[in-house]
Amino acid sequence: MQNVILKKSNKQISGTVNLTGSKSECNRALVIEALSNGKVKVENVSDAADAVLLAGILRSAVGSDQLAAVHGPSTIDHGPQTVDIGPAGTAMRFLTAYFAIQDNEVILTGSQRMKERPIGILVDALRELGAHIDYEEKERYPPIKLKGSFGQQTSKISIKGNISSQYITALLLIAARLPFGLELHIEGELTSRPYVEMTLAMLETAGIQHQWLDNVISITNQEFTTTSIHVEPDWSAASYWYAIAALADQADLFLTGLTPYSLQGDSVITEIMANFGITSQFKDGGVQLIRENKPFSHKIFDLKECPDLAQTIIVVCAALGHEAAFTGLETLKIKETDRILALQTELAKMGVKLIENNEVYQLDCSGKFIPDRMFINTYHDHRMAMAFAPLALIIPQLEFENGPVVDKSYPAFWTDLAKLGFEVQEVEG
Ligand SMILES: O=C(O)C1=C[C@@H](OP(=O)(O)O)[C@@H](O)[C@H](O)C1
Ligand SMILES: C=C(OP(=O)(O)O)C(=O)O
Repeated sequence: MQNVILKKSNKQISGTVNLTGSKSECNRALVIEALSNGKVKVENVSDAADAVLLAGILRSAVGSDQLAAVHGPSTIDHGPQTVDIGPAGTAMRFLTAYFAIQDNEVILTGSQRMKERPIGILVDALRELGAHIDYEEKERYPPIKLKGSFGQQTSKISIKGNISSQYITALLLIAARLPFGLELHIEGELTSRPYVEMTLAMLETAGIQHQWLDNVISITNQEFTTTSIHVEPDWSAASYWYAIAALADQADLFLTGLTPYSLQGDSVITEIMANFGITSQFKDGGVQLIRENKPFSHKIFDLKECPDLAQTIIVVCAALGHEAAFTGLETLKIKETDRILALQTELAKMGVKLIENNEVYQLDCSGKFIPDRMFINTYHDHRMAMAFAPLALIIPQLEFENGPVVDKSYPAFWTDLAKLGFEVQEVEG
């Protein structure tokens, strides 16, 4: 395994970054493409390993030569059909719904961590709709066997909204393909709401209409229209450049392809980072980040709608000694790792605490110190590596466990850092 040593000899950053396509948008576009019988095409397929893997699996499943030409290699083993989705949580959830309505039998499995990420809520919903699904190992967790022969039993189902919006998106993506459509009642609070809005907006681009009244989303059985879906650059990936700008003394960064009209909820990073003195100027072809010396102005961040930004923002606050509080972090415990525990463990290496009290997480920087070197464990979580990388602007030497972990969503992360003046060295781990 390769580790990465990261250094930055000064605190200035300037240059242009071309970010890859959004993992979230691309995953949705690929499922829509696969369900559309060749009518919908995806443009600007993301380089994110999770999206490349999903593209390969769907290409094999659909068996379309056209898709084969566009996307990466197949990962389906054509004996007993076992599909290994590795660490890709969104893809796991989307494929569960996708395969639930196909005729063939498929075993869907993933990495060790994937086997600890719950799927029971989605399986319950799909079973109620008429799917035949078994658990292969532990009840309510992958791997699962999808046995085909879907026969719709009902169109009205209820689903808990506060565990993962990915279950809801998975159901919405297949809704128009269900003979009687779908009337989805969301119980309780809806977490990660912008991701559901993104799903509905992308379905609309593909010709699928919906109705969303109070907590009920309805989609009738409908045909996709012939169209293409263009995947925007990834705003979650952009957040690491905002963090770098926030920790620099001088920053002049241009991120290409981003617009203020994104489907991605993580574009809220522009507003959040305004609290740290980073101004976003949208121009033709991208966004310019400018560092202004303004006092820090925010004390509580609610991140329920943008959970993937949590690590970025918490690490920036810790680095700057801002004792902010954070809410809406409940879902972080079931992501690539328990991100709360991972943050607490790694921030402790610079004397910073993240303390929970009644679902409010408070940073305590009273014991903060700047070590000469810091080793960052990454827990198979791309965002642990990328969120801690900006610390190279204040800590002389960082070493990251498992550099390629970033491939999951942003494979060019280390090379982009090198292009913009960071010293990046691969070493044996
Ligand atoms: O639908 C999506 O593309 C995603 C939804 C979010 O998950 P939750 O809904 O589980 O919070 C987010 O964390 C994940 O990275 C991508
Ligand atoms: C949570 C994430 O991904 P997934 O759930 O798709 O594994 C993420 O990218 O931060």
